[in-house]
Formats: sequence, structure tokens, C-alpha cells
Amino acid sequence: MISVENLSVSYGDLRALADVSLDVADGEFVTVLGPSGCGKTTLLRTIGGLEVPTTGEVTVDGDPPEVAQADARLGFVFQEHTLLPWKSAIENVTFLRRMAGKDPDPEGARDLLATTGLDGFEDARPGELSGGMKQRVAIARAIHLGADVLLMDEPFGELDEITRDEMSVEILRLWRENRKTVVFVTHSVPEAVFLGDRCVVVSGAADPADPTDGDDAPGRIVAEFEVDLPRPRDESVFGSEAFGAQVARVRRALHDDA
Ligand SMILES: Nc1ncnc2c1ncn2[C@@H]1O[C@H](COP(=O)(O)OP(=O)(O)OP(=O)(O)O)[C@@H](O)[C@H]1O
Repeated sequence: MISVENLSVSYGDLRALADVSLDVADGEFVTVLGPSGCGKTTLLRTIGGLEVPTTGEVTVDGDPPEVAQADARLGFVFQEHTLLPWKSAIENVTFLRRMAGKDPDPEGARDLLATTGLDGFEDARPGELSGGMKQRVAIARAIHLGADVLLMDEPFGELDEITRDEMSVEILRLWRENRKTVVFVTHSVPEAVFLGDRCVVVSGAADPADPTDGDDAPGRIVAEFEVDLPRPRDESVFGSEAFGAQVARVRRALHDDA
């Protein structure tokens, strides 16, 4: 389980996050939604041990995130694919696992590439792959690492809308098959609703109860929604009335707190 308790993070004088508390259960898919600059990446990076809390505490299964990261229990997928350009797709997938000192599992890596639609592209270098294919490699790499927790920061942010929808369906399938805990940051309301069991809304709007808040108010969690859509979810959900209603509900919360 991921536990974030009364977390505040500042960069010098800039308060990026204030008093954020969030629990993510094992196997849960939580989406973090909010406008640009409200602190979503900071929250994800702090859960991943890449930023240090100014106050408050983050634990992953009771351990500090740095410990979980050192044990390869955390997998990251960022907006930029961060693949090694000189290595092939299969080498990129196996590289982190080897670096983490885990048993090599080349068959598992090949299977993962095949299930992410990259059969036949094992030996291609990132420069020979489309944006969506590169993100598929990055996702396969995080799963192959064997991490229990996937921290995803707008992984589909640079993809066209059609590829984005396809990737959303695919990530849900991989999540179902691999039983991961996922924290997924996005700007997109439909994406947050389609993917999440729960959607957490972060806002950087000034809190009237906090006299220290000005234009540069820190990010806070202002709303949380259980997403009431049955699983498994596939492309057919996008056109459903229930999906439209959930998206409208989250949009209202975002605009009320903008
Ligand atoms: N390393 C850093 N040093 C200084 N300020 C930073 C640093 N990283 C982020 N910030 C600032 O902290 C605030 C929150 O940034 P963060 O990237 O977490 O927001 P975000 O919601 O993820 O934004 P976006 O959606 O645009 O990626 C912003 O004001 C940003 O400029």
C-alpha cells in the first residue's frame, strides 16, 4: 500500500504541494487529475522517492520510497519515453531488470513485447519506432522489471487521440493481467475516468481558509471520486452514457475549484 500523510513539498520558497494525504491500496488504479503546474508530477516523484518531503511522510508497503525504489518495487513511465536510443526494444525492456540484479527472463520480455503489440519489433531501435510504440516499450520495461507499483506521469501525453485511446485500453488489460498498483497522472478528464478506480483532483487555487495563499498557492487534493463504471472496460465505454455522466461530474468539480 502507498501511504501519503500530510505531505508538503517546497522548492525553495515555492510551495508545490501542501498537506496532501492519500492512500492507495494494493492493486488499485488511482488517477491524479489537475491543471498544469498544480503539483501532480511533484506528488508522483515524491511517492517514487525522486523528491524529498518538506514535511509529512510517504511510505510504500511501510518503507521509505527510496528503499522500495532500491528493491525495484517501483516502475516509472514518463511522458518522454526515456528509452536508451542505442539499444533495441528487447534490450531496453530487459536492461532495468538486469541492472536491478533480478533473474534475466528473456522469454518473459519477448512475451511482454508481443502482448503490447510489438511482435516483430524486438530488434528495432527507438528511432525506428513510432511514439506509441516507444511508450509500449517503456510500459513493457516497467512491468518486466517486476515492480509492484507503476508510477505513470502523463505517459500518453504526446500521443494522438486515437493512439491514446488504444493505449488506455491496453494499459487496463496489462494492469488486469499483471495485478499492479498504479498511480497515473493526467490532464485529461476522460482518461482519468476511463482508467481509474478512483480519481483524485489536485488544484493549485488559493484556499480562502489559508491567509498565506496568493497567486502561487500550493497544490492540494480538492476532490476524490470513486469511478462507478464496471470492469473490464474497453473501447465501448467511451461512447456510453454512464461514462459521459462520470466525466461531466469530474469536470464540474474541476471548474468549481479552478
Ligand atoms: N525541480 C523544481 N524546482 C523548482 N520548482 C519546481 C521544480 N519542479 C516543479 N517545480 C514547480 O512546482 C510547481 C508544481 O510543478 P509540477 O511539475 O509538480 O506540476 P504539474 O501539475 O505536474 O504540472 P504539469 O501538468 O504542467 O506537468 C510548479 O510551479 C513548478 O514550476
